[in-house]
Amino acid sequence: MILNESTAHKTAELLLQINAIKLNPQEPFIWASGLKSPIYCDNRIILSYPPIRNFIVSELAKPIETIFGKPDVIAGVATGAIGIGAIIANYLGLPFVYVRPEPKKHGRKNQIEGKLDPHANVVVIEDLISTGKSSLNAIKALKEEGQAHIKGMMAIFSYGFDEAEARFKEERIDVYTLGNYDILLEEAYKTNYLNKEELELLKTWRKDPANWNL
Ligand SMILES: O=P(O)(O)OC[C@H]1O[C@H](OP(=O)(O)OP(=O)(O)O)[C@H](O)[C@@H]1O
Ligand SMILES: O=C(O)c1cc(=O)[nH]c(=O)[nH]1
Repeated sequence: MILNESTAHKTAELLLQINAIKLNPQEPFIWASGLKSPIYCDNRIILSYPPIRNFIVSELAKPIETIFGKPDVIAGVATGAIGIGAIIANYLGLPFVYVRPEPKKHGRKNQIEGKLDPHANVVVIEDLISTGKSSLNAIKALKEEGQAHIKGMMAIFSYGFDEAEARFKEERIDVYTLGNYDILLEEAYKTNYLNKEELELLKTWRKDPANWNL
């Protein structure tokens, strides 16, 4: 669920402004899930633009306490949400940990990096949700290895796939995002980043990404 409509439009406008939205229907991007996609939203680029980074950080950080209550710890999903998550934790004056996709193979072999006391109340930060598997993998580690209570999750952007929403619902994780796919397309078309043909292609892809371009 988006936090609010006008922030979602502003987020889309900013992502387009910094060229975080990449299109390549001819040579589709391979996503973390293995899905092939004509579009890629690279939220990591936000870190390179201080004013935009500040906007994203404050819009994600400000509602956390109202929505979830005051967390003990902010957790970022590695690697995409380490940077932004740490800045959000700093904004809120809270401790920060990050969660690797799997335990490190050497050293201390941690999956969760940083200090996480058992039974801590944690809000998870994710940069982007496609299938939701990366976020839920991190949440599983926080709950099982970290014995954390997950208060909820905030993300910059979600494609809003039904399968992701169903997964979060099943795990009873409340998720809020700044932006979403429909508003991004609206903004991209309005600002001529997309022409009519590209807009239609992206809408078609979104209906059945697994079978697109086979
Ligand atoms: O919802 P999902 O289908 O799991 O996809 C979203 C994930 O994909 C990206 O991470 P990626 O694995 O590409 O690695 P990175 O964060 O290290 O860049 C992104 O940062 C999310 O964590
Ligand atoms: O699913 C992914 O891997 C993914 C999609 C996307 O648009 N951006 C991103 O960083 N990851």
